[in-house]
Amino acid sequence: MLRLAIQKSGRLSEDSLALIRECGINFLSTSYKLKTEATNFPLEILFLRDDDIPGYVKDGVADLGIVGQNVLVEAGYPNLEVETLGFSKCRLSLAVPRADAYASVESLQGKNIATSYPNILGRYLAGHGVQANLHTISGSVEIAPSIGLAEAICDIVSSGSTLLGNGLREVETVFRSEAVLIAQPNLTPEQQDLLEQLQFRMQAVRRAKRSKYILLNAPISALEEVRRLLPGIKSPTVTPLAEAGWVSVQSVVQEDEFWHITSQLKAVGAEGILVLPIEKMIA
Ligand SMILES: Nc1ncnc2c1ncn2[C@@H]1O[C@H](COP(=O)(O)OP(=O)(O)OP(=O)(O)O)[C@@H](O)[C@H]1O
Ligand SMILES: O=P(O)(O)OC[C@H]1O[C@H](OP(=O)(O)OP(=O)(O)O)[C@H](O)[C@@H]1O
Ligand SMILES: [Mg+2]
Repeated sequence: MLRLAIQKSGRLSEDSLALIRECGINFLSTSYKLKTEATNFPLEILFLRDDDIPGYVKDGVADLGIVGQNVLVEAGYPNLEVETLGFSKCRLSLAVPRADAYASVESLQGKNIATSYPNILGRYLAGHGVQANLHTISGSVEIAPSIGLAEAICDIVSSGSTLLGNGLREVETVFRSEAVLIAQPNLTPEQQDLLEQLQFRMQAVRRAKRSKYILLNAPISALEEVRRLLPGIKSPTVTPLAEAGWVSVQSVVQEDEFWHITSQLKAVGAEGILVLPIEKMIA
């Protein structure tokens, strides 16, 4: 049996639950029950505050956890990370009031900075030879300059709208973060085996999300060009069409290259291009 700790409610919750379900693991979840057991995989799920997850996993109270790298590194346990998960991407940034002059990180020397991440920020500033007074607060950090608590802040930024709404300007990126799977260091061999099964499924889900299945028709004369554009996993499937001189080609394409490749496919004579989502992808 493995115990997995995930965030009870917040920015990580929905994607963590979705990932577990996409791995084919079924469980009942209700907002008032803080522990549940999967029905078709030896997994127990604990619903916790995200700040508590690294410590629980380090102590082996939970075997696995899903948490942001920002919280993991701040807690001092970066070595627990076993897999990046590709969601809850954000950055920890320094920001100052929009009207204030800012030349470089050195201009923060001796200033008051409010943050929930004193360890990550302290290391960053020390790396730049800057000494500042860090005020640790646990939330609503962006309010600090406007109430006279600090001249600058360091907090999570994603779209930047919270900074904008509070009259602040992002000046330095201190740390980049995404959700990660973490594991306690003393898993039994049986638990290690279950973790590997889980990672295998998570990787298949992630790979599938980045890829699309593509089908198209092309004149045989364009086949070499189409093969070059769509190499697929091993090579594309090519089947003849009823109409002489034409083939149907099926392959896999990376989502971020899709539009670029499609325009080249059209240029070499491809027609009737269909693109389908892939649910799982095993290499
Ligand atoms: N705006 C955002 N965009 C993307 N990811 C974010 C954003 N804000 C936070 N995150 C990520 O999600 C994690 C959880 O954020 P959330 O705001 O839910 O935390 P919290 O308020 O501390 O929750 P808890 O109540 O569990 O302590 C953060 O540590 C960070 O990794
Ligand atoms: O750059 P943005 O897209 O505006 O996102 C950044 C904000 O998101 C997070 O807060 P959240 O909304 O999760 O609220 P919280 O303070 O309750 O954690 C974070 O603490 C920032 O305040
Ligand atoms: Mg928290």
